[in-house]
Amino acid sequence: MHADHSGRRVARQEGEVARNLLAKSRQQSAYAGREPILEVRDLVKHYPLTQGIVIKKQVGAVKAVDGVSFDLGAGETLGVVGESGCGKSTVARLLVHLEQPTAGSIRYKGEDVTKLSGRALKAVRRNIQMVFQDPYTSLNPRMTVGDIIGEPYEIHPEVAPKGDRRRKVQDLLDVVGLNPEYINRYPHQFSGGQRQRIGIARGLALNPEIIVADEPVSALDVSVQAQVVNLLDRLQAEFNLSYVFIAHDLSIVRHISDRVGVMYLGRFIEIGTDAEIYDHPTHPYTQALLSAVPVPDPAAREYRERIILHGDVPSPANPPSGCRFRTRCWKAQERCELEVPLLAVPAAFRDADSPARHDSACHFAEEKRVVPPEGTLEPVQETARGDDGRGQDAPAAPGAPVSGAPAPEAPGGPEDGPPPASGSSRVS
Ligand SMILES: Nc1ncnc2c1ncn2[C@@H]1O[C@H](COP(=O)(O)OP(=O)(O)OP(=O)(O)O)[C@@H](O)[C@H]1O
Repeated sequence: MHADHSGRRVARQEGEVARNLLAKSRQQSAYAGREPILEVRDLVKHYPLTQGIVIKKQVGAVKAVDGVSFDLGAGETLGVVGESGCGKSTVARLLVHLEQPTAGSIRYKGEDVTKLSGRALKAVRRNIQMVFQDPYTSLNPRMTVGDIIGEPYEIHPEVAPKGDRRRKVQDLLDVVGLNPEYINRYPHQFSGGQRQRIGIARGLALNPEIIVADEPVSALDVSVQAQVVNLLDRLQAEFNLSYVFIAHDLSIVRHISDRVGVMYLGRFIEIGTDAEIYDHPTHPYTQALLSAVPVPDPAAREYRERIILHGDVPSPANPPSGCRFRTRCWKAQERCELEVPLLAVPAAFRDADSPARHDSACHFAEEKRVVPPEGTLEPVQETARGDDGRGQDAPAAPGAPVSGAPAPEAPGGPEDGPPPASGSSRVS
């Protein structure tokens, strides 16, 4: 009887938490002022681990993504951060349907993409495009820029009839800040930043509504990172794009994102607006990540508390029971081993009117500010610009400060705008 009661109580609490979670995610989408364009629920991707050469036997699974849920509003940017191997790229590949999930749903404008096939799937895939990390390997060196950018039209000829394609590709080159006359050049004739612009132009070719950008600036020099980030910012405003922006660099993610999700071992462990996550983190893992952000200004260092995490990230083939972070967490108690913490507003903050009131999967969530407040640091200036002012990613000017933060393009360049906050930090 007693067990029955407590079981019902737990079920009621879980129902309440789930409602809370839904209300919160709606509120977060409302933050972007729009209905969600993408609703991801309980997304799972397990890669089987097999033994044997002739007869393969499954002996386990790499739980690359293990229950990821989020909404993406129209015109909104969701940043995704986390250590190497936590499942960010797998989420990206699932979103653009390069891989089929083991379980879960991805609803695009209400329709579950994972259940679609044939023409219906093709139509949806057109609207969710990807920009890849490495502009050196993601562009075919034997194809001209015109062929690379125009390739998607072979699969979707309805977007650009054959006679119209050259003009469309030239328009796209212009939109991303490259000279339309470069249409017959090959990728090796461009710098890294310019190649990433080509990758972005290809991503835009089919007029998508959502761009999944997997580490789009990680392979670039810091001196050109901000130019590409500012280009993405401008394109978002121009075409009302929604972004899922995956990056190691916490300061770049903050600059571009409306909301930020922090991943650990295949799950989101904290999600909220950029101010909630950076200025009011409540999960110990987020606090540890943020505490590693370098603070160049000695005066601002007093705001920062270094949290050193001990031990390695456990294997995703055999994640810890309960809270996956508990093996490296200084707050871990028995409860953390026994009970999986839900990603929801922690009980301590449910009634609070505070930015700490956001989703955090920790039994002992506590607000802790670990980085200096935005604006206390001087943005690093850099004056590099190209020879023709059309997105030519020039090397940094001699003596220009390039350490730490990505630098903005010189005024008057194609992507003027504020630089990402200084204090670049890689999380892996
Ligand atoms: N095709 C695959 N088969 C087996 N395991 C895989 C496969 N792809 C990814 N994994 C594993 O899934 C886990 C998550 O990988 P993923 O590339 O998504 O992480 P990530 O956070 O993007 O890391 P990084 O930042 O280094 O790219 C890793 O342990 C990885 O080894």
